[in-house]
Amino acid sequence: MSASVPTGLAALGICKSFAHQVLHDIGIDIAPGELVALTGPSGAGKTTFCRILAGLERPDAGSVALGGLDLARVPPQQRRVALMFESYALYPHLTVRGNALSPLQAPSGRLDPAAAAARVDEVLELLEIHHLGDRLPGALSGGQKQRVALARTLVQAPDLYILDEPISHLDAKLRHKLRGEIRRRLAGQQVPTLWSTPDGMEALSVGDRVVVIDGGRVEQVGTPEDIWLRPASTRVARLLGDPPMNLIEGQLKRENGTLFFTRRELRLALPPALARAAVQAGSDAVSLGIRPDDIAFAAPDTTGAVGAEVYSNEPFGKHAIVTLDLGAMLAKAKTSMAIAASLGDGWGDGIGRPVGLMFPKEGLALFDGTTGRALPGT
Ligand SMILES: Nc1ncnc2c1ncn2[C@@H]1O[C@H](COP(=O)(O)OP(=O)(O)OP(=O)(O)O)[C@@H](O)[C@H]1O
Repeated sequence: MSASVPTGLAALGICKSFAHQVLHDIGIDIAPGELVALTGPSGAGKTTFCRILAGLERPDAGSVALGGLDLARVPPQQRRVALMFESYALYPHLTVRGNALSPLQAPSGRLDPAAAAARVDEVLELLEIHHLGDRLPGALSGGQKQRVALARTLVQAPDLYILDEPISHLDAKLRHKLRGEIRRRLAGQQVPTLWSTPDGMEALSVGDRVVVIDGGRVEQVGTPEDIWLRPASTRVARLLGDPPMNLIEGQLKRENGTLFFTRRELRLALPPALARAAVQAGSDAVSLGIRPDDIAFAAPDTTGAVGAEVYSNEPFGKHAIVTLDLGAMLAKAKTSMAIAASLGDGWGDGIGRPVGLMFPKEGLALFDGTTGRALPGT
């Protein structure tokens, strides 16, 4: 276990196979009071990792220690881990209140009835399901059931919280509110928390640190800012942002001392720092990453503008997400890219209209065309 967090969670070298290997050497430390968000696409291995921490699956290799204690021989019910199941696993014969009270009536977490009732009231209020206290799970919506499962987890005072997709079935407004409320509640306790979510932006918004996994391997560990500003691979870049970073495959070419990113007629001179890093990395085949909101519109015939056609336009009030067809330019590549920008007055929906795109000089990212890893120094 890591010497830096002797009292938190330390998972080291976790491997697990079912029909095929789903976790490859996963290591995660979480300090007391720290919230680590685990994110990755569906099937990345998040739930399997959560289940291993809780003792519901046995790893093929690796170790899990909590508060300095190796958990290998500690059965799930003695681990002092509060796990919120992705599948909810509510007791169908108990009411909402009964489900939320259940861990406080179990031998491992028993509280006196008045203290237990007060804690359940507080958590049911927080999750806006207090008025449903007498209902059975069968009479609840999916989002309400999810909040009961969350309540049953948050009432506990464990040594580790594991929240597996705790708010994925709630509407956007409630998700936004509860992200803040749950984070605030957990911050008041000196307990490590793992929050698993397939939503990369949710991970950035709740995590003190974020661990991105894909295909059962750790792609990147860092602060939300690190991960947003410097995604370590195209797999991380694709997971973050709505819409995510545009990725264009192309070649690097040097002409008259300047390094250009090229794809057919598209030629972008790379800023010096990016060019230096690209030369050092020695890759010619690369993917260029451009965040949607770094791209600006211009008249189609503007010098230096890249020609495109508006494919679709989704207005969101202050801004719009515009998908552009760069088919003629990029030929066999993905022929559309989404950029977030306002088309301005007088465009209507703009569909089919030609536009010019000004690509930025700053904020570009370069990834190796074969491995998808960010070029070092970019
Ligand atoms: N008990 C099992 N038997 C066989 N394969 C399994 C088992 N549990 C998980 N898997 C497989 O392991 C892989 C990882 O699954 P896991 O549920 O951990 O992913 P996840 O990242 O949590 O996905 P999601 O976001 O969709 O819940 C998947 O390919 C899944 O089919």
